[in-house]
Amino acid sequence: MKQKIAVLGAGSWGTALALVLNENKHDVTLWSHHPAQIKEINEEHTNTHYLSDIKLPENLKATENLKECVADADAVLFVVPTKAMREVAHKFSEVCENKPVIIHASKGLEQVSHKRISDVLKEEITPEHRQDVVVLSGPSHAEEVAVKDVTTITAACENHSSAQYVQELFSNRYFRVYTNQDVIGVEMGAALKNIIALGSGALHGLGYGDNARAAIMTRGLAEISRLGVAMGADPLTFIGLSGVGDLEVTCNSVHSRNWRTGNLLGQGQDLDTVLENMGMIVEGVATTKAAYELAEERKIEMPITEAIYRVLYNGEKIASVIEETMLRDYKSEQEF
Ligand SMILES: NC(=O)c1ccc[n+]([C@@H]2O[C@H](COP(=O)([O-])OP(=O)(O)OC[C@H]3O[C@@H](n4cnc5c(N)ncnc54)[C@H](O)[C@@H]3O)[C@@H](O)[C@H]2O)c1
Ligand SMILES: O=P(O)(O)OC[C@H](O)CO
Repeated sequence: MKQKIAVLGAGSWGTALALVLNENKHDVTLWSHHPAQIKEINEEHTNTHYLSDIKLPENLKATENLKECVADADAVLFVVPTKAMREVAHKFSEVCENKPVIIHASKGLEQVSHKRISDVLKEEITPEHRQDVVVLSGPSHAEEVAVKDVTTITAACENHSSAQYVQELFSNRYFRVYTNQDVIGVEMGAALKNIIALGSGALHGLGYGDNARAAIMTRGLAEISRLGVAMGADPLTFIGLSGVGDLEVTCNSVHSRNWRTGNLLGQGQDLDTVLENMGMIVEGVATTKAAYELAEERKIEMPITEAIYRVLYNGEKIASVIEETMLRDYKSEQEF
């Protein structure tokens, strides 16, 4: 059934997901806080900075008016960077006059509080302004979804019927959505894989080969699972789409902003310059800090996250951090 859907965030991923929803014949409106971008979407039918070479359908509209965008919406999709999530959710709760299903497709942990995004949304949007919160996450580069490459992804919610609602909204011949009830595992896998992608890119930038990439991905997955399980996740989630699937797509692709950032750091560029030139969100940088602090707090061993934290936040040299990580106390692979 045709649904009215507001997409809050008109960056790469918001626009690509709006295209999927538009393809599925839903009534979709993008919300952005950039007037020039709104004009470009509405008049030129492009969003060049975020999705170059993509022609948008003429019926895909953008607006700066949040109240108008969410009025009568059946579902509202939040897809702004994690650092903007609380602010946008708060703005939404001030103008919302109905009770839509809330979906989010962002990947990160809130700074300082270390909260998952669905918890931030639940705190800011009281139950009289929403139905369930559903997480949409998995191996999915916006650039590939926008050209209708085959993609699989997960809709996670404790309430299976809300996950099924989101599955039906998005699924089509090139975009296949699975359901999952492990919200913690899906959100933790999504947030933490960006840290490992930074590391995978850095190894590539330094000239390391396939063995090193396999090492960081495999041992990265071990520490993602360790922290995830300590937070209450089902360990099996990490061998699914939001675990190994998203790790693979982010650690091996030039589309990944996290991988590209790591690669340039490995080549010797400084972080501020890399982030400025990227012009899009690189979630792994902030997530590294949140995950490092969370692991310290909970006494979870995360040597790769710690190594990347020391490079990003203490200015240590990548090569010496790698050597130290390799030479730390030997252990069994079966230790969890
Ligand atoms: N790009 C992808 O392929 C992809 C895929 C899956 C998930 N994600 C996740 O989706 C989230 C968004 O990523 P993206 O790629 O669309 O980022 P992006 O940098 O391409 O776009 C972010 C958008 O959010 C807007 N924004 C930023 N702060 C805002 C604020 N305070 N209020 C309103 N709008 C604000 C920006 O103007 C921009 O339009 C991230 O958490 C990312 O990890 C991205
Ligand atoms: O470009 P990245 O590194 O933010 O990764 C995009 C998606 O999360 C891949 O699934």
